Amino acid sequence: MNQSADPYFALIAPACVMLFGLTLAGCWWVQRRQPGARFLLWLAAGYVIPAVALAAQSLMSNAELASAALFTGCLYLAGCWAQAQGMALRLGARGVSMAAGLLVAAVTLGALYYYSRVQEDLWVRVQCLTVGTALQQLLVLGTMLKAQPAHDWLERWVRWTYGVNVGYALLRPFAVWLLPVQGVQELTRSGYWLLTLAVALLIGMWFALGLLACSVRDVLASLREERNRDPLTRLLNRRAFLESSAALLADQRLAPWMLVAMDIDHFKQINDRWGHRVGDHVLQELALLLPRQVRDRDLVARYGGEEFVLLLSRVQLPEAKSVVERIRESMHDHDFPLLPAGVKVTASFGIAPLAAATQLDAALELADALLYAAKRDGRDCVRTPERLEEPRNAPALNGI
Ligand SMILES: Nc1nc2c(ncn2[C@@H]2O[C@H](COP(=O)(O)OP(=O)(O)OP(=O)(O)O)[C@@H](O)[C@H]2O)c(=O)[nH]1
Repeated sequence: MNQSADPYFALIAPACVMLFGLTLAGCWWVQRRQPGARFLLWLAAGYVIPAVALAAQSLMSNAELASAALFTGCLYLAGCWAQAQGMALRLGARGVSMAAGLLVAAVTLGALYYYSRVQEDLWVRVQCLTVGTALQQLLVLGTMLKAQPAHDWLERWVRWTYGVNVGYALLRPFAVWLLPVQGVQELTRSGYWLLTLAVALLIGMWFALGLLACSVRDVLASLREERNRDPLTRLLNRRAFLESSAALLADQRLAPWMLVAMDIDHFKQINDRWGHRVGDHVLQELALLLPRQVRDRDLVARYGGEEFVLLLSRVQLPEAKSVVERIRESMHDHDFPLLPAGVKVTASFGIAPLAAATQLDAALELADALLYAAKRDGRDCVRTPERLEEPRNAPALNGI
């Protein structure tokens, strides 16, 4: 309410609320291609829309507040519904009930109409609007109760603050009712009233801060993910493989390690014969198949076009060889849905041992050399430094 001597001073609070909203909108813009980022837009609307109403009200006289009550009421109710919708989407639900939101809005706007046009009473209007907006926010309660437990303290912070925000909005009318003041003029000038208002704003800001912290964390995580993952297969890319292997190779408890280089045989023929889309599909199928054949801590990466590398921890050469044989056999057994029945995709492998991070480059070179030895020896086979595998002549591409 505009009780300030300087009306522009009263714009500080709406400006802060607007800033939070715009920052959330900025977070949405950065993450807009990520699935499920839409909740940020709803939460941004949950701040921007009420900020407009708060700014308008901050500059109005009591008479103007009455004539604009329905308009500002609509903005607050829509903003709080948007906040509940954003929270619901954030928790993985499909959203909150539009019908329930409209019902709460209709009842609240009806009361606002009555107490602004029929029997003018600013005091009752404020209380009705506070309860109406709290009820809008409460629409997400069911989703919150059913949601998975929060996985970190930031998530807990956001959920708890949202709950406190709604709880306080429901309690505030009762707290204000207990005031021993007569008339709205006296009330809105009292320190107690300003305190209840300031606490509401602080809780709202606290919640927004938690949301922003979560959003920044999510943006950083998705940027890291984008930087580290091959977009087609979602496996680690070459850069992430080198970074992750440096971390893994620093832990001597995981020694010894085996580096496996793998290259699909005659992949060009797959592209040439059935098109790039089928070639991509083969790469994606292999990206699902490979991690299933190794342990969780082992690394699997797409190193180049049709070349993959694996870093196996705590294995000796014979065990590594049986893991790779298992991969080779699983490829034989695998039916690629987009390839004609009976067409098999094979690959050639080179395995190089390594005992420390400093040997990574040399191991990559050795594994690559062994892989090309396997190609020369007829493909669809595994080569190790001891040449455990005898040469054999595999067909160009089984079934073609
Ligand atoms: N579909 C698809 N093809 C790719 C991708 N990256 C690389 N390729 C293709 O992979 C093929 C690799 O061909 P080559 O290097 O001749 O190897 P190859 O046909 O597998 O033959 P060998 O390795 O000797 O068995 C090329 O035709 C590339 O265009 C990709 O992301 N998707």
